[in-house]
Amino acid sequence: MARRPVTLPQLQQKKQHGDPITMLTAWDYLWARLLDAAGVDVILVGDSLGMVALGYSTTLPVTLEQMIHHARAVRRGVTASFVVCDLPFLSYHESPEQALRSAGQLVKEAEVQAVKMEGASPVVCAATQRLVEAGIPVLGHVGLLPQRVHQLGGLRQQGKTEQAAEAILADAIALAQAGAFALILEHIPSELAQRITAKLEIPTIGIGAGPHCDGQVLVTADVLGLTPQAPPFAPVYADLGTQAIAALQQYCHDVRSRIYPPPQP
Ligand SMILES: Nc1nc(=O)c2c([nH]1)NC[C@@H]1CN(c3ccc(C(=O)N[C@@H](CCC(=O)O)C(=O)O)cc3)CN21
Ligand SMILES: CC(C)C(=O)C(=O)O
Ligand SMILES: [Mg+2]
Repeated sequence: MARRPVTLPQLQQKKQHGDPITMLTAWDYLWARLLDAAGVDVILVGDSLGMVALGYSTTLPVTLEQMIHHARAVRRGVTASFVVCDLPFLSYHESPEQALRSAGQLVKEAEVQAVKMEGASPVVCAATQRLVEAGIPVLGHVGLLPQRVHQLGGLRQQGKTEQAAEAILADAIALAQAGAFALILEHIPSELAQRITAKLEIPTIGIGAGPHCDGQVLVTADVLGLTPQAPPFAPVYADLGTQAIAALQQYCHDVRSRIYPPPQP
């Protein structure tokens, strides 16, 4: 039977019911269809597609136009999952108005249901408020912020000192107050994720943030063994990379030895 579309209130109720939210990334029609068929609650068109699908070494080169192109493809493959799209680097940092224009393009042209911005700087909090005012749900994101990789000097775990942990907790509270409907907690100690999750009424969705979050997100290509440099916290549920290479080698062998194609009937 066809799954009913997942709605934002349903996602938020999952926290009250102690029912974990499932979230994975997709970057095109093919992967969106697979995730939707698997019953994933939320599909994130993450700017990690810059690294996973486009081969950049960071998420920084990804443009709003590229995100729109990928989000449109994802949307065509989804029947029930809730679709969220990352706003890419510098598409929301200038002002709340710029954020509204960028998010508005994603909602109008790609029909995504919500957008995500990294961090809780004054402009991001103001942008969150502005978008929510306009009716665009915002997913916040604290902890490791890959769009700040050069400032951070790498993609290491954040919030390890008490001072750094307090700052991330304050960021989380600020985004909740600004109206974010949920928060991504990326690569932070599990005790900190537990504190944030207990403190907030909105759901937390962890990636490398331990078991106490209200949901979990991972990059699909990592989970399926398709990425050369997956983060240390990503489990491999199936080694599809190895299987795909073996199948493709078999095809090449069959063509070269004239096993494929067989004679026509
Ligand atoms: N394929 C993929 N999976 C992801 O989960 C992911 C992306 N790409 N791109 C965007 C961000 C970046 N993420 C990452 C990527 C690598 C590490 C990682 O390897 N961390 C190491 C240290 C690396 C360093 O020092 O620079 C660690 O031990 O924490 C962590 C998070 C999570 N996100
Ligand atoms: C890792 C997740 C949260 C993300 O932002 C992305 O895939 O871009
Ligand atoms: Mg991202």
